[in-house]
Amino acid sequence: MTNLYSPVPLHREPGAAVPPVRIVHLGLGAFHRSHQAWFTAHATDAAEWGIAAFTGRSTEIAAQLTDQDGQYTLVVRGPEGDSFEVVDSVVRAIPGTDVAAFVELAASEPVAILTLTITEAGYRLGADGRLDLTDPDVAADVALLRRLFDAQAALPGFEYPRTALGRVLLALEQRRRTSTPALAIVPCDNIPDNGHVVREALGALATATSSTLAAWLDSGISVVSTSVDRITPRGTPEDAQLVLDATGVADRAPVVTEPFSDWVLAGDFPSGRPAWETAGARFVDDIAPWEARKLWMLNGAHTLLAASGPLRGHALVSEAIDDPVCRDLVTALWEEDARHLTGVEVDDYAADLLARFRNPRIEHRLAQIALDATTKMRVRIVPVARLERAAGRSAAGCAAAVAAWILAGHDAVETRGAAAESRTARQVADLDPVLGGDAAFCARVDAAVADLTTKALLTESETA
Ligand SMILES: NC(=O)c1ccc[n+]([C@@H]2O[C@H](COP(=O)([O-])OP(=O)(O)OC[C@H]3O[C@@H](n4cnc5c(N)ncnc54)[C@H](O)[C@@H]3O)[C@@H](O)[C@H]2O)c1
Ligand SMILES: O=P(O)(O)OC[C@@H](O)[C@@H](O)[C@H](O)[C@H](O)CO
Repeated sequence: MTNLYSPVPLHREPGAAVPPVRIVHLGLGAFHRSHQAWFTAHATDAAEWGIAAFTGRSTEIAAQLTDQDGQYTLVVRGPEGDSFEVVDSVVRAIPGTDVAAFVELAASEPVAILTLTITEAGYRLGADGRLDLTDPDVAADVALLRRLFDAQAALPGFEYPRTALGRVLLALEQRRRTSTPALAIVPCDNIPDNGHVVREALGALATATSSTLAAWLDSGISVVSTSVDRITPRGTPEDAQLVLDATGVADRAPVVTEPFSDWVLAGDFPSGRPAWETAGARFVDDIAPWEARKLWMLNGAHTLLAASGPLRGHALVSEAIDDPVCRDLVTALWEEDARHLTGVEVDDYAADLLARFRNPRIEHRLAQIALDATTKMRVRIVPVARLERAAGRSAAGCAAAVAAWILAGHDAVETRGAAAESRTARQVADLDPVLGGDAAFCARVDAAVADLTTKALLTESETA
């Protein structure tokens, strides 16, 4: 219904019960609001679980949501049309720069869960998947936290940690000092083995700063592994007008997402959790097959499309997947992925993925997905290529993905892999030394580079 003359402001009803803050979130972006906040709002015990969500640094989204009592409209965009719902599980929205508020809330006794969507880069991991202690911001945090912890200073002090995990460690030290019950930390970024990786990274940071805190982590936290899924592109300036036109509600911070959603979790929640399973989440003993299927097939295909799509003149996922050249690259990759996925269904998953990628009403920009491509290739394509080669097969699908990555200009061949022989071998070694030393695989990549170059040139002549 259109109501341009008297838009309805988005507020909670006066006197309405507001769920108590029992979850703190770091990384208040679009995905948190389409996924974890949505699952929490849809759980049968939603009334008991409010979220205090912190941005990384931005003050704008925190101010917009605060004006709306934390509420926002989720636009669920199917191929045929949109549906609209107001999500009300976020009860406080706070700028990440307010580290004092973060420590106070994250260390408070009612808070049982800390969720994170800080992007892959936000964890500051090195190429080996461990915390990069040589990263200047991590090193600065180590120095600061050591000073604060050594002096048993009041937390937080005048200076704040720069990194997300530095801030988390500050809150954990406060929980330790106040003997607050154990906290479940739930990373929700697309990182393989995210629970284990985050537990190791926090352990490394604690070891570098306070042996007492490092020892306490064993009993003070549980880190849960997750596989998270809901395609949520960056919002556009038109979204607010769309919501106003369709619902009559003046919402400055709506989020657009796809109908599909999935959340698989493995690990303990020592101080309780929402009944997320009543909203469709799945709790499993072994996250590995679920995570591999999602990261290799969905995110691997996205990484491949982000490299190959622009070569063929495409800007969106939906355009690229409708191009037979790009689609064949994706299906060849999926065939190789499928051979190494056991314990999870693959054929229906692939068919659903194709339909999700083809949703023409979701404007998922390849440029948004293309960031940090080298790191993503290492965890989404390289493991399958290695498994295929170890099984004596060509890994042609993975080789074509590597070729697209090379043609998209992501390699750093001048600075790495100098020992390898040919230019292609050096480029592949830049991605993975084992594959770089595999002459047959590199020959496959060479052939795929030639093939894709021809097809890219074809696109140029077609569009000239
Ligand atoms: N958008 C999706 O479809 C989707 C789906 C699955 C998983 N994810 C994961 O969620 C992440 C965020 O996606 P999004 O769509 O919300 O992106 P976004 O750009 O909307 O938000 C990113 C959020 O992360 C915060 N952030 C970034 N770097 C940080 C840092 N160093 N410390 C603290 N906070 C930091 C930002 O401030 C912002 O709040 C992705 O990187 C991905 O790992 C996203
Ligand atoms: O930056 P990435 O590659 O980890 O993620 C970009 C998209 O592929 C990703 O956000 C997907 O939309 C998401 O993982 C779907 O659940």
